[in-house]
Amino acid sequence: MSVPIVRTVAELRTVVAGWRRSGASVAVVPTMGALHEGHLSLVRAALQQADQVIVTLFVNPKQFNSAADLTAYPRTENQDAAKLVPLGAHLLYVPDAEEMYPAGFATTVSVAAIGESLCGAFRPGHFDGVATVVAKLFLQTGADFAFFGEKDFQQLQLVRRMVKDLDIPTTVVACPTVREVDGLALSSRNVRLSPAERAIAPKLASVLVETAERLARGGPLLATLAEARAATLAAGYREVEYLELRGEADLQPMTSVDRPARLLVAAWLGDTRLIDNVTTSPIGSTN
Ligand SMILES: Nc1ncnc2c1ncn2[C@@H]1O[C@H](COP(=O)(O)OP(=O)(O)OP(=O)(O)O)[C@@H](O)[C@H]1O
Ligand SMILES: CC(C)(CO)[C@@H](O)C(=O)[O-]
Ligand code: BAL
Repeated sequence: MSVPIVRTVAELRTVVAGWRRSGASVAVVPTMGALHEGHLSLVRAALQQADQVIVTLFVNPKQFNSAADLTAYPRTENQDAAKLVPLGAHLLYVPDAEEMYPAGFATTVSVAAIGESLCGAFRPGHFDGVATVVAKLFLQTGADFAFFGEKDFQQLQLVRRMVKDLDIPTTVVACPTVREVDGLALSSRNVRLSPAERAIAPKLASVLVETAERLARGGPLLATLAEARAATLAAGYREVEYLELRGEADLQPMTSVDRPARLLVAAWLGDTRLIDNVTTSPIGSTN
């Protein structure tokens, strides 16, 4: 058994048109491949929701702000296709860069505010690349539903904003972050960690969880965040790009924990940049 693969917009549209003729609903799960349990959880959720599920695999050059990062990104199409078979995904869409960005391609989708801070500030152009390719994937597939992981929380909120602003008729569905037993968020980039780095890596998640608990108990915001940064560095992380509390929906800065918020972090462990986030409860709430 294998999952059918299409590589062009024309082939994709033909398959989707056939599904539509029989009245089927369609979901898309955008990925850059190197599939792990995080991605597979999105595919399972999509299969619960829609009749037909398209997984996309495209390592999008426009969202990489570092040539070295793009070169090092894992490419494992055959293994990815094999992982989708037992799940029952219906189609794997694997365009190449020329198909996605033919000669003369000149359009950029840019989401202000949400796309400019946090990861956007440290990866110039990254979210323009994400928004542009996600808009294209939504238009190419015509999907009713699209599944994204909370691990990339800023990306999720950026896509939600874009869909709203551009009246794209695709419902964005968020899925919780899948973690290793020690708490490390699954990520394709985890394979780059040395054994020593892998042992340190889960500290990022545990610092976030402890910090969220302290803030929910009324800990002072700035001092608590400063201590969380210090704890991350003390664990062996080389640099903390940001560790911030932001409003859950708009990702705007918060001065106190008075509404639902996210604690978000990006930090370098050796040469690997890891991101993570957890939700925080307003002070005085019980969960
Ligand atoms: N641990 C996870 N739990 C849930 N969803 C995840 C997880 N990791 C990635 N995803 C989601 O899978 C989709 C595709 O992500 P992507 O292919 O970039 O994988 P990745 O593991 O995040 O890779 P990298 O971290 O190296 O960018 C995104 O919606 C992303 O949020
Ligand atoms: C959404 C996405 C597939 C767009 O290239 C990518 O940013 C990712 O894998 O999270
Ligand atoms: N998971 C987000 C894609 C990226 O890091 O480029």
